[in-house]
Amino acid sequence: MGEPLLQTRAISKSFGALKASSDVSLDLRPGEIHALIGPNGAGKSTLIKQIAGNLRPDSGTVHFLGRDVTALDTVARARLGLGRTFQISALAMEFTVLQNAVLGALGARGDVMRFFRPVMKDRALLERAQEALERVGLQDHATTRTAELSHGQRRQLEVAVALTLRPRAFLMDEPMAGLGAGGSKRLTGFLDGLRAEAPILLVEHDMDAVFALADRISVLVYGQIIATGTAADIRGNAEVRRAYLGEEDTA
Ligand SMILES: Nc1ncnc2c1ncn2[C@@H]1O[C@H](COP(=O)(O)OP(=O)(O)OP(=O)(O)O)[C@@H](O)[C@H]1O
Repeated sequence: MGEPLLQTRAISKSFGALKASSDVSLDLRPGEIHALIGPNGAGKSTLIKQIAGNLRPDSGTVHFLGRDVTALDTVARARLGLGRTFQISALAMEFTVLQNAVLGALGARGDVMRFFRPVMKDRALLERAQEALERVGLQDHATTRTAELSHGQRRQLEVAVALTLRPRAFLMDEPMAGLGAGGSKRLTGFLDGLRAEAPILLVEHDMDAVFALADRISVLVYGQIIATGTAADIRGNAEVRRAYLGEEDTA
């Protein structure tokens, strides 16, 4: 695999006495799905926020496409090509599916202050939005109000919104959450293909999906990465089993 597209170098972040990230260094390489797993409260979301630009590390740096982006905000990082889906939905529920996708595409182009109505007639934006909807299989729901979508379809729409950026790398925070078996299988298939286009840093509690998809897995416990390796490495790692996988494995 080539040079990393995305890297954190010794990131630390404390909330009062709690060290939520402790010297975290990880990277995301072209073509890979790198899963970040760990118990509740281990600091996964805190780490993703620092990579996306919502939260500033106390120390350490974030590099994207060879550039130090630590001082850049979320919008600037997104424009450079850092795509993201959220743990909590960021969709506008009263808007149609197509309108949400267009809003995403608009954010990518940077002129979010334009009036919405003319925007819906902007051919380039519409094409970009429709293309993203087709890729996730929502093209037949373009005129559906987002509130009427099933949970799984909303997850698909979130991925479509991220795709409108034509990202160079993805951050995904629990994309499988709340999906039934069918939905997570479909999304797993989609992410499997997506990695060739843009690598994915994936925070996910669904271990079946993680072990099926991830080229590499990093295990975060109390804000520290205790192991990084292939699925086989992680399954066989005694410290990981003790700290995290133990109960599931002995069941
Ligand atoms: N803004 C904040 N202020 C204070 N403490 C915080 C803040 N954000 C997170 N924390 C604490 O930092 C720790 C790490 O939280 P974080 O949400 O990153 O964990 P997580 O691994 O994503 O958990 P989960 O799997 O439950 O989503 C937790 O103890 C949490 O309570």
